[in-house]
Order: sequence, then structure tokens, then C-alpha cells
Amino acid sequence: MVTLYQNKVIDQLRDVLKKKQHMVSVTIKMEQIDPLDFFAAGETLFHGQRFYWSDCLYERTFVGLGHAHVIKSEEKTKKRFREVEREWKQIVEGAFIEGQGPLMFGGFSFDPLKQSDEHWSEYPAAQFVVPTFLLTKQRDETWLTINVVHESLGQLEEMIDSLFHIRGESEWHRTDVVEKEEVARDRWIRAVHHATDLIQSGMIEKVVLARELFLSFSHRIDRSYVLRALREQQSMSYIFAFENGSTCFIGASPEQLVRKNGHMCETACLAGSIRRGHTIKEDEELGRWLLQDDKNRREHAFVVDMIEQAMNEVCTEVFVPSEPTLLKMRHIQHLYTPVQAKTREGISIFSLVERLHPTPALGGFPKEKAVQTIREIEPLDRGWYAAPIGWVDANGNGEFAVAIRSALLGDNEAHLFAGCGIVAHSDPHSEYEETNVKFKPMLLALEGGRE
Ligand SMILES: C=C(O[C@@H]1C=C(C(=O)O)C=C[C@H]1O)C(=O)O
Ligand SMILES: [Mg+2]
Repeated sequence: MVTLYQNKVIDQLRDVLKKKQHMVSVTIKMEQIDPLDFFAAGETLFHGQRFYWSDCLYERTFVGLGHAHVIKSEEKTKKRFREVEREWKQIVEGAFIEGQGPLMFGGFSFDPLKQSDEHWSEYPAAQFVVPTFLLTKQRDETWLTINVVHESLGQLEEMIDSLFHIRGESEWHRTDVVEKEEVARDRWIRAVHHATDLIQSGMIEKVVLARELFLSFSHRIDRSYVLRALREQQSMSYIFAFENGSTCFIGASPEQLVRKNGHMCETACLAGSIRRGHTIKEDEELGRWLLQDDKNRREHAFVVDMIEQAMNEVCTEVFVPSEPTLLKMRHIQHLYTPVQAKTREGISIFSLVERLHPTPALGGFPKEKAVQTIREIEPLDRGWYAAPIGWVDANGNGEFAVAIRSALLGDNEAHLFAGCGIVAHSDPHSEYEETNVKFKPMLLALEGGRE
């Protein structure tokens, strides 16, 4: 499939590598291929170095194989966003580009100051990768970008050969769950009580508390299988996977953090939840209830107010609808307010991410106090859960989702995460039930599609 262009590309790379540029990035048009077959084809040669991303509207899908360059930051302050931005600019400026240019994909941790758990050890405060091979599918067109830094051309030829074997008939493997454990369930319920006390005493107004579900499996989890299940089951979601060493962070999130294209940018307020109904009638009743429920409207309003203010500081023409609507996913419906704006001169996607993360949908309000409260009372390390994950291209355009409805996969185990917004009148039992609904997308994909 790549072979038609293989010799031409290798020759091109050979020529430009002679110029000793820091990175060479060449894009060629490819035949149509399912991006998941491309992801699966990297299983052996690029295991631990793959990523997958598709946006809510399937406008763009990216699959990365191999690491041409890795940008990492262990910085525990907001400097991490600027460090990544600086390094990315340097790479782009020093690159020889033919075609669309390189793109990097990665994410940030939720809170670098939180004591880190062993299972998140491969996920630092920030990490982005520029893949050796990037497949881009945009509408009906498919492109392959090859980014080369250190690899010898010999290795590259071998890698391209291996991609030639993609036949679009990958085998998928399902594995059985052998153990399911609600981690620190009682501590989480106590934390919710604690949070409502803090809110009622006026210390804080909203705080989001998350908990963990641990699963172990009879066999190795097939990441391509899980991605395919997510793609089939969770329409209108960002589907993502980021492999790092032996683990893979994966999910299907309905929540956009920010998208930037030139000066135009979008973000979204998503908070307030209820399950889907079993019948259309029940579903509509639940939706109407959600739109009018005081507790959920409060949860949502904190997010709208904060995002509107943050955007007004760096944008013009900020448009925020006055009332939320419903966003209905397979298992859950949310209150939703989309926001559009035009960035001021010199405002990068990194500064938007820095400003927005975490919104009160994932942190709380006021921001600093909420993050500190989470750090102190939440019985888990969020790692990259609930944090920004996404891509940035050579022109500084890109998109980030909020990495919820997600799990960290090891070989035979999975850590699933789900949280909910606690406000003054939150009832721990209903919040607990809300997290159960939010675990469903990952559970269904991992359990092999049985509901
Ligand atoms: C924290 C999560 O979801 C967030 C919390 C919501 C809520 O409490 O109503 C709704 C959407 C998300 O912003 C999660 O899914 O883990
Ligand atoms: Mg909620």
C-alpha cells in the first residue's frame, strides 16, 4: 500500500537528509485504509510507541507509529505548557518540510503536584511525540507523513516495508475480565461528604471527585480491539490512545477542551449529567429534568462562568449561548454549552490550554482551591485522566479533548477512572451512581460489547 511511493520517498529523504536539517518531514498521498488497521499494523515494530486520535465529528483521524522526537516536561508549574511550546517551535523552525509538515500528539497530567502512583510512572507532567509515521485521514483523503531525525535510511526502509504488509484484515482479540474491584469505594464516599462540608462552610464552591475501578483480564488486552469497540460504540466522542512503554492510556471522551484554527477557536462547557432513558419517552423526561434541575444547573454554571471569563481575557468576539442544551451520548446525557471565539494576536493553543485546564468541569471552583482539595482528599492519582490530550500541527493549529471516560491499560489489567462535580447539595449516593454511568463506555469496550 505504501509501496507505490516507497522508492520515491526514500530518495527524497536521502536527498534532504544530506542537508543536515534537524528533522525531515515528507507527506505523500496514500490509498484509502482504515486507520485502525494502520494502528494494528504497528503492533510488533512500534509497540509502546503508537497513538490514535479521532475527533467527535470524524473530521480528522491521526495514527502515529514510532517516535521521531519526544518532548517531555517534568516541570510542576504552568511552565510545562510553555516548555512544550518552546520546544515544538524549535523543531518546526529547524525542519525541512514537504507537504503538511510534522504534527505532535500527547498530553499533560492533571496535577503534577499530586503524589504519583507507580502505574502512572510512564506519564510525566507533559509528553508529546512526533511520530516517525503519521497517518492522517481527513474526509475521504488519506496521507502518510514520514518524519526522520536520527534513523538511518536502512532502518527506515525496513519500517516502510513492514507498513506494506497492511492488508486491512487485522485480527482482533477479545479477552475476559477475571476480576473487578472498586478501589477505595468507602474512602471516596467519605471524600464526597468531606467536600460537601467544605462547600457548606464556604471554603470552596465546587469540587470534582473521581474514583477508580480496577479490572484484570485472562489474556493480554488487544488495544486495537478496544479502540475499534470504542469507535463503534461511542459516536460523537473523541477516541484516543497514547501508548508509552508498556502501558496505554485510552478513552472515548465527549468533552472538548479547545480547538484552534488560525484565530478561530472553540471550547465547550460540559457538566451536569443524567443517564439515558430505556425508552424515548423516559429519555426525554430525564433530559427535561436535567435541564431544570438546580443542582446540575449549578454544576454547569460554574463551568460557563469560568470559561467565558478565561476566553474574554485572551479573545475577542466570545460567543456563549445563554442556555445549555443536551448532549446525548450512548450511556449518559449532559448539559452542554459550546463556546466560540477569536483569539487575540499572539495567543497560542498552549496558552489557551494553560488558561482553561482544569475547568470547573474537572477541577472545581475556585480553581486553585479546588485542585488543592482534590490533591488532599481524593483517594487516587489521576495521572493523565481528566487532563488535556490532543495534537498541535506545524502552524500552531490543533485540538485538545479532556481525557475522561478513560482507562490506563497494562498488559492484563486496566485502571478506569470516573468523577463527578460536587456542589452544596450533592448526595453521595447519587454521585456514586453517576460515576457508575461514566465507567460504562470503557467497561463496555473492555468487556467485549456485552451490555
Ligand atoms: C469527571 C467526569 O465528567 C465530568 C463531570 C460531569 C458531571 O459531574 O456532571 C459531566 C461531564 C464531565 O465534565 C468523568 O466523566 O469522569
Ligand atoms: Mg455531575
